[in-house]
Amino acid sequence: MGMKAVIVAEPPQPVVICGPSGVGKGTLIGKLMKDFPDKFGFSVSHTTRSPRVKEIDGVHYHFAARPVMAQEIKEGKFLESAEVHGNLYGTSWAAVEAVADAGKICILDIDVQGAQAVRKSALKATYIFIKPPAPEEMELEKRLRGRGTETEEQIQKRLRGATQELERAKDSTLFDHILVNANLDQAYDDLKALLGLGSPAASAHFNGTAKHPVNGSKMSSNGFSSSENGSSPNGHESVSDHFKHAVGSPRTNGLFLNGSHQSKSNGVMKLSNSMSGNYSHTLPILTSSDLLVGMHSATGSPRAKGISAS
Ligand SMILES: Nc1ncnc2c1ncn2[C@@H]1O[C@H](COP(=O)(O)OP(=O)(O)OP(=O)(O)O)[C@@H](O)[C@H]1O
Ligand SMILES: Nc1nc2c(ncn2[C@@H]2O[C@H](COP(=O)(O)O)[C@@H](O)[C@H]2O)c(=O)[nH]1
Repeated sequence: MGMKAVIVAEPPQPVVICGPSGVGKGTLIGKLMKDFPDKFGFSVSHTTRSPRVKEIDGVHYHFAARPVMAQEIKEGKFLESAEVHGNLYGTSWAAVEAVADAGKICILDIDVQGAQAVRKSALKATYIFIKPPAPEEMELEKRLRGRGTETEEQIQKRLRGATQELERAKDSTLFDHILVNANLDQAYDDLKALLGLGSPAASAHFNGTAKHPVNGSKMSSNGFSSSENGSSPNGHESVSDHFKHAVGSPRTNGLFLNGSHQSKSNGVMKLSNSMSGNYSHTLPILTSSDLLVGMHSATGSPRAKGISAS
């Protein structure tokens, strides 16, 4: 009898959520985490900025001293890192692996520089840019002031950064989807639709059986213009396309890298003889350091517990 590899259901790949400061990324992600705690896991970033009043170390961020984080970046513990609004921010390999190991879809809330770096990395992901409604800068300013977490100087810095981010996001090769957060409930519904949650049409979309993104939502694929008028885009690559199975050489436990996915059991990957049910091949598991030159497998970070809606 011939050998047959066991088909293992693969978790959908990570979702990178970007957008200018104050657009509502954290609010939308918080809602997603609250409503779907078993489905999504938040990638807890590191940052050198000070914690806000309700922020908890290890839950919202890993708050780090700059010299320590800079050293860890040099050591290759980060998938990406960037200077944002005067502070260091970064996604550790450990943060993403923790979510993948828990069998959840990893959500990354990172800036455009981070998204560009992840695009260039071995991690395969889906990229969503959240945009404010027009007039964009005025709306962001209103929201940032309303949030009340930044000083006047910091608000001005973030608004300058926002203008740059909105410009950079026009690079249509970077984002798979653009979503306008005008009305929060509508934007949340749109986000859920993009992620294949909710209506049967959306599920079909998620499963790759629908040809186009869900109708009626204010989102677009790979472009700004169609997101402005709220029309539904047609014919573009959708999240479901990105969530299709990946094959190829494995990198690390449960993580999708470009052209790879791996599941691990006791340190060996198993192929099964379909007739006997016995495992007849065992392959050693390769880690990030095995396959990514200059990258080291990061350890020791606490597991993401999701974030609470703020
Ligand atoms: N659709 C909306 N309409 C009005 N206010 C909103 C909307 N969405 C979010 N907000 C509010 O805007 C403020 C900023 O939201 P949030 O903190 O989620 O932004 P963010 O994109 O995560 O910002 P940052 O990148 O600075 O962390 C919050 O006070 C939030 O309640
Ligand atoms: N490149 C990265 N950007 C990150 C990361 N974590 C958060 N961010 C972005 O920073 C700004 C500011 O965030 P705030 O919490 O201080 O308001 C925002 O755009 C985030 O998306 C990261 O790990 N890498």
